Amino acid sequence: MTGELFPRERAEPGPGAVHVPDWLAPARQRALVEACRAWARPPAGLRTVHLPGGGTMTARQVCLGWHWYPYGYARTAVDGDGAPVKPMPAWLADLGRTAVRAAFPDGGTAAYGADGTTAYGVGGTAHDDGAPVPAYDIALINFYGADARMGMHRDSDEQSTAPVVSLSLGDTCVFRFGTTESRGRPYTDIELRSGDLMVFGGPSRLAYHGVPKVYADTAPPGLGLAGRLNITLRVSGLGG
Ligand SMILES: O=C(O)CCC(=O)C(=O)O
Ligand SMILES: [Fe+2]
Repeated sequence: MTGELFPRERAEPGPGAVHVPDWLAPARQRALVEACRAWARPPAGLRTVHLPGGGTMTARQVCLGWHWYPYGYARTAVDGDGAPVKPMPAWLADLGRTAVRAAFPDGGTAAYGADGTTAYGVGGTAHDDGAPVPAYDIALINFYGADARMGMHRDSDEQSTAPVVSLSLGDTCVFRFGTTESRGRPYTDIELRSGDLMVFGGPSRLAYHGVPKVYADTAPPGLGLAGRLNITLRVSGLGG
């Protein structure tokens, strides 16, 4: 965002949880929005998610790599049109790895699996410097209109303990980051703006989080997006 009096600071709302403001350059944001538009098209496109309790999620969603449904993963849109899930592009998996490195420049235990044993989780490949890096094989793309929200939840349907990578595009939102213990307080409210990166791994991998508020009409004018898009990258640990 322009006109900022002070640059927004990187923040750590929990151990192993990092907010990196303005991580994506405007051109990269535009390219991601375009990619999301293509992914949203059928087959296996944007859908409304119905919860087992009878409710519906107000953010609509499309998946890449593995299709998430409440509460598991499939290779087809089992709660949508039944079509095969779109593939996870290698460049998007790479962006996930790059994001983890940006969030944890020194590596360290915060970047490692919550169990402290598998660096970045299973499926990683050794990088140039020998550090294992995660193989991101899931993308969830959430679209939020002005009244959409996401309740407090944990990302717990994966077998891997690799960090979750979350990219924000479009309207600003309040991202609520809590503890692994409960949906309630204590929590930290963070403003996520277009281009921001949020990564949570290590002891915070299973922390409760949610989106209580989206601020309408706050997207950067040049982005060409009304509403908010969130791209969440995860490592399934489910194997081929
Ligand atoms: O929209 C966001 O920032 C969070 C999305 C999320 O938590 C999820 O998809 O599991
Ligand atoms: Fe989540």
